[in-house]
Amino acid sequence: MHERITQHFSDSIDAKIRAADCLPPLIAQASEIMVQSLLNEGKILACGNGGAAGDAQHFVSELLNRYERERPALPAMSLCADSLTLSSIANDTSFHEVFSKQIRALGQQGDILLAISTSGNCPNIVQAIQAAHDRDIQVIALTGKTGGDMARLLHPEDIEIRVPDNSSPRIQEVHTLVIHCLCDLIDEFLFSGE
Ligand SMILES: O=C(CO)[C@@H](O)[C@H](O)[C@H](O)[C@H](O)COP(=O)(O)O
Ligand SMILES: [Zn+2]
Repeated sequence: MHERITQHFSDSIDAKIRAADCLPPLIAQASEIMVQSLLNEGKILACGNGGAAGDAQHFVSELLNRYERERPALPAMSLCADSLTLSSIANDTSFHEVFSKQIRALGQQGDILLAISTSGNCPNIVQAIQAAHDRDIQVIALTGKTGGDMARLLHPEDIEIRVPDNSSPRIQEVHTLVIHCLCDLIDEFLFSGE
């Protein structure tokens, strides 16, 4: 048991070390795009399934409330948090549309969609990206593995932050770190003088 646990720790550390070699420029670019959107009255919409839904919600709550420092609230919405809306869209139409329908209702040109998936292959995230593109909403995709369908769908102005790993839990552990980097960079850009 002890050996298994130690292995998880060391795999997680390795995943982060590999990610640190390739992801920093992409994370920096993503944070700049988010800051520009926020400065232009845009908002961040975030979605994912399972653990990625938790990551989406985690990021949104850090923008709405705070990350490490006290500062004004920032506009962000999780598309995975409203069980009534999610269940009614899934029940009446299809689970594939649970995010895209919310984006069509709430998304506005200049907003940003943060779409999170370790496989890149969730049909509801794929449809969310299509809905975002229809609304001129830039996409920041947190993925892993091969990037899947999401990677193929992204436009040149979108950003894919793909964790170089094949294990969903290890990818998620890096996604959490990426989210915290984004929070830190956004706060630094917007509030470092305060
Ligand atoms: O947290 C985990 C696995 O670590 C699971 O809940 C996992 O997020 C779910 O199976 C998701 O449905 C997988 O979706 P995705 O990452 O492939 O988009
Ligand atoms: Zn998980």
